[in-house]
Amino acid sequence: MSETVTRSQAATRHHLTGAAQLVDSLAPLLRDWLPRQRWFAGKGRPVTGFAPVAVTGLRAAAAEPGLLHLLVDARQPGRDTDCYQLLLGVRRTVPPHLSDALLGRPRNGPLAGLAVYEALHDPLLAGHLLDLLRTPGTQGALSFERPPGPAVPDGLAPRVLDVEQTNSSLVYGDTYILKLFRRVAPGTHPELELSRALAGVDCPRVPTPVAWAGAWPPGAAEPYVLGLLQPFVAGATDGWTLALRALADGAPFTREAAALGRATAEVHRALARALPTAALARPRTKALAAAMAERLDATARAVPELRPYAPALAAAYTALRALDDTRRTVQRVHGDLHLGQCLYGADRTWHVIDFEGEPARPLAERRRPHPAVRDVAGMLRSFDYAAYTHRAPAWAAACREAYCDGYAEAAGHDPRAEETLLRAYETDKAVYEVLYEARHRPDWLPVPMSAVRRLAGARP
Ligand SMILES: Nc1ncnc2c1ncn2[C@@H]1O[C@H](COP(=O)(O)OP(=O)(O)O)[C@@H](O)[C@H]1O
Ligand SMILES: O=P(O)(O)O[C@H]1O[C@H](CO)[C@@H](O[C@H]2O[C@H](CO)[C@@H](O)[C@H](O)[C@H]2O)[C@H](O)[C@H]1O
Repeated sequence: MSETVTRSQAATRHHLTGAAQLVDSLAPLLRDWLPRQRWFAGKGRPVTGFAPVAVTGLRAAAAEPGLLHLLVDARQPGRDTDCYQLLLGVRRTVPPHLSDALLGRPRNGPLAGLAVYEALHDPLLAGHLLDLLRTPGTQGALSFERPPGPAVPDGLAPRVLDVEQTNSSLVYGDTYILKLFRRVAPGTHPELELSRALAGVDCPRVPTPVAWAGAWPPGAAEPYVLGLLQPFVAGATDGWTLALRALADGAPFTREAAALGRATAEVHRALARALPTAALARPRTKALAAAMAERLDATARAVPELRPYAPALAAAYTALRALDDTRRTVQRVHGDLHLGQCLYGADRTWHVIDFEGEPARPLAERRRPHPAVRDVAGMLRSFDYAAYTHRAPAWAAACREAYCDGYAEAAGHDPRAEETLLRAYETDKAVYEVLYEARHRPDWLPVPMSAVRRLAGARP
């Protein structure tokens, strides 16, 4: 037994030494390329070092192209280390259609002189990834899993989804979509957890995963979820695009908003069937209010524009702290519901996607139960966002009412009746958005700031 342990420890050490050399040789390329990616979470600070978490050759370099899977820690001053998932192609020469995907050629190490590029843009390697997902198995620290069900066909043409996203997605033949998480951490991932749980209670609003990938690197206390494959909603347009189109045409959006309210309520009912719920008693409201107040303080420290409004915003959390109503419940929720997460399909119904929660928060925090009204607040904020672009507050107000009407019809209770909760969650969401925009899209900061002024009772 002890010999086995010693041998496996030696093998792990050997593997990590090789992995460290490889990552060291890639570091100059990554230092330049990583911060330019949309999904890079540590914008504005330099990357000072990389360390391997797991390195897996998914296809030998000699196979031309080779496919390398990396989980790599990126160190940045003043920020906890983030682990990123990278898929790198390796070729002697890069064909013209992949030239934009090139990271560069390492000067030394095992890949010295070879071209290293973002593998997702290479149809051959994207096809290889689908093959791995189609057949359950393991490779190094990585595992590929499938629930029982019909086989996923092979040979589906891949394309990288060209949208602003937190992660990266590949569409296969307009039949499936593979979402690869970029910033990863060990632990249960809410998106896989919730979409699988919903599959068990028959909720056609949410696509059911047909395969997923994970990793259990040596030394990790828990496995990492790396990505999931799910059916592609055919002919879909997202709610954000539809809302902006309606605004540009001077058209109302209340019918769509009401249908979205009904869809949200259906998803909430299904989540409450699938996973435990609990009473919203005093200790919980106090804890929720305390967490919101803490987020407000942290955001006010990071974003000076928010500071003058912080005391008035905090009043919403004081009211929440005093709430004690055991008739109300907490349950698992979407956690980052907005118009962009709702797809209106060719089947003329709304589908809800992206159950990963607010990507900046730790996994455990994203999995906490909340009153369902939290998602309602997220969507109400989204109507405000859309209307801001067209200076159309009346349009937003009409959508917000229609959405709540639709929700009330399908849920059997009106979210507007939960005034204290709704106000606290809308405030918390606006505060989250202030930080999100300040970090990712500073030009958009005025959008949540206008809500902050309204919620703080100041003149707009
Ligand atoms: N099941 C699906 N069917 C069709 N399109 C999808 C599906 N899932 C995601 N998409 C598209 O991919 C985009 C990004 O997906 P999302 O899960 O929101 O990723 P991220 O969390 O990285 O923002 C969506 O805005 C949508 O356009
Ligand atoms: O990338 P995700 O979709 O997981 O969510 C993050 O990015 C969103 C922006 O892309 C951000 O949403 C905010 O902007 C939207 C308009 O672009 C608006 O509809 C939302 O209401 C607003 O919150 C989201 O907060 C963030 O987590």
